[in-house]
Amino acid sequence: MILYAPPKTASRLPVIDFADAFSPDKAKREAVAWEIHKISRDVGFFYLVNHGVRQQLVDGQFDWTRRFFSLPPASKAALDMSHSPSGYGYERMGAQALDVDSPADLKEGFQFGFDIAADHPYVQQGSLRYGHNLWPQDLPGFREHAQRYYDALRQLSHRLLSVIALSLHLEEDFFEPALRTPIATQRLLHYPPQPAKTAHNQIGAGAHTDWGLITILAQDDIGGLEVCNADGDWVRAAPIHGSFVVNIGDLLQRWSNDLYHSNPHRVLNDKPLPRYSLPFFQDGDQAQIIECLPTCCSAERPARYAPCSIGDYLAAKVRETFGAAGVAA
Ligand SMILES: O=C(O)CCC(=O)C(=O)O
Ligand SMILES: [Fe+2]
Repeated sequence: MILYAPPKTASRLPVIDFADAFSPDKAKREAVAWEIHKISRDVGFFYLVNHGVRQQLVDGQFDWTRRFFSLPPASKAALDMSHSPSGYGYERMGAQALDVDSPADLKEGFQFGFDIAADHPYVQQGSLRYGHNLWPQDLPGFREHAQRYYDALRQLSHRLLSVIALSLHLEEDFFEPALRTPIATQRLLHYPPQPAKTAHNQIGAGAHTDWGLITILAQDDIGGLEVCNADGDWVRAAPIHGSFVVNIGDLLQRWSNDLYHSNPHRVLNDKPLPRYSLPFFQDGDQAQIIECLPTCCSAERPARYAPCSIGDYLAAKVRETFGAAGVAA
């Protein structure tokens, strides 16, 4: 359990202008990579602007998200994630405790992933987070929009990881093989206002690190996301219209031999209004082995972790935070 202590107000997260990441000029792409390198070794979180995703698409996804959470409880319950062998679908209020020793999170969610053929071996094996998306039947148009949003975010995650490869002195396409058949999950989250009285240390999302490679988060204008910086101080990630908040996840920290940081964050909605957010998690192919990157280990800095597969790492995290509720037996 990480006890809640209020954030400092003075500091704020850095902003990365991503326009030059799309430049044909490699020197310009390298300049963006260097900024990302510095931040990733420190707080591991940044706002991303000029990222190429149309604002209309993001706004539309928030509209569909509000409509989804306004569905009658029975419609949402019919999509409960326990019905999907992949753990996709509806996450009821209190289903997850992201900070494992704390009370359940005060949020409800909906998650879906990569649209993969039903006869793909990963789906046939019942692998976590492959196939078995559940879609609401009583919201025509929801699925089509969600998939357009997902495609845009997936593309952006590829571009980000190509710049991150550059930032680690790797070929720009280094991560591509790990992204072809990915565990890439879009969550839609709803946080009601924090009640006046809750269980000890119960908030919207308990302090946690993200598990995958990178997370790309759209948040509405309510605020509530708080990030722990390298000094151990909590900093508010106040909403910046038109930006995404991007952060490094555990698997990239591990792959980079702790050079890059996957830092804790949490959510507390202290406004009297509901908060919605849309985190996209790019976690990579379940079969990919995470083993110290060639540019991140040396005689002075030997590999700190035993090799492990992405699939095994994520399955352990799902078990820890959802208990048996996250995946069909
Ligand atoms: O809702 C947010 O702002 C953050 C959510 C989050 O950290 C997560 O789902 O991992
Ligand atoms: Fe998170």
